[in-house]
Amino acid sequence: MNHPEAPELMEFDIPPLDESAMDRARERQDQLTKPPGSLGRLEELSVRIAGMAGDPTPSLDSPVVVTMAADHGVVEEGVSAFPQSVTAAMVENFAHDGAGVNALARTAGAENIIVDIGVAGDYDGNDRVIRKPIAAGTANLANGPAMSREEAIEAVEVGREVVADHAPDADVIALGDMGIGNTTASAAVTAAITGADPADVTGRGSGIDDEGLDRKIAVIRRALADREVDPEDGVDVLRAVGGFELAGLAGIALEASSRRIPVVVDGFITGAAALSAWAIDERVSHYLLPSHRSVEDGHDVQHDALGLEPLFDFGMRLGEGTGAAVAIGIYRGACTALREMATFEEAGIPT
Ligand SMILES: Cc1cc2ncn([C@H]3O[C@H](COP(=O)(O)O)[C@@H](O)[C@H]3O)c2cc1C
Ligand SMILES: O=C(O)c1cccnc1
Repeated sequence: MNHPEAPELMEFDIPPLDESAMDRARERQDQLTKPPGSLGRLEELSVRIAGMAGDPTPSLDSPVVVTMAADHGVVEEGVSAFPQSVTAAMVENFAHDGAGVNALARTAGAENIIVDIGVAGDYDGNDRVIRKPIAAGTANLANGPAMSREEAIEAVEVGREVVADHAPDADVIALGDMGIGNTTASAAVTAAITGADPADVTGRGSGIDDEGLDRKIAVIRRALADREVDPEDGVDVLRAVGGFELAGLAGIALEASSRRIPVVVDGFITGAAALSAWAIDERVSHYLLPSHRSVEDGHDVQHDALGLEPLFDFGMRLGEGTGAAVAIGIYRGACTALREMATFEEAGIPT
């Protein structure tokens, strides 16, 4: 669908993977002091990162986890197990390094950037929080579009700015989210883009009961039936049923890809952001790396659409960037082995 009158997003210039860096990384893997292929998937992952970075021996020394927070008008419908005020309270917790993502980003040696892109409640936040709110939460997507097309574009642009201004030297960026109600928006986005039935991609989020789950599915069905949504226009999907943090995270993925920075997707919510980015510019998929397999229904559907295979299945369902932070250690290990292991020749080991 065309939007001749509608504002347009600036284009992203996303390069293809560097095939020559990948060939050289593959050749080196076969010379390292191990039976060829014996590091299994770590080898293939290191080669892929070489192609993203355009460097046959990439390092992941400057990882960044970006946790974007925003509120969702749809919480009025009783679709979350927790009240909206938890979003602002968790932003305060992030600012004091007390949340799951803070601990796991620290463990990964990653900087953890916190962005308020539309939190409704008050918090103190100190200097840790980058404040770029589009509005005090989205509109209730049960009753109409979550946001205007202008707001969706503005939110994607915030993601672009966060990379340009706060993480230009990152060599890997992990996506993280916070926003009570955002599994409802994420399920709606996933159903809209993949064409899946809402019942197949909607889960319990932070722990809603059976009745709440039925309500959640009904809200998503109604929203998608009421609204004309163009599944091939990621901005339109975000406008209709998205969230500010989903749009901002899509912008981060697109901008990072333009800079050859690998992007680690976290759980179901950042999965919806990655799908939105893909529906804006499918070339982003070259730069996406999976982390865990979320408990949330619909994560598999996202992974299948994006051609990703999760690294681990730990029963995680938190979000914030926690799974992606854990995955950074695995990706760094893959790159360090490629770069720092001795070759057979160097070690004088006969083959
Ligand atoms: C204390 C707390 C911390 C969280 N950190 C992430 N989430 C996760 O749960 C929320 C989505 O679930 P729903 O759609 O059911 O509201 C998001 O904020 C997500 O990041 C949290 C949720 C809670 C309650
Ligand atoms: O997979 C996730 O990201 C997730 C699942 C449930 C609640 N919050 C986040």
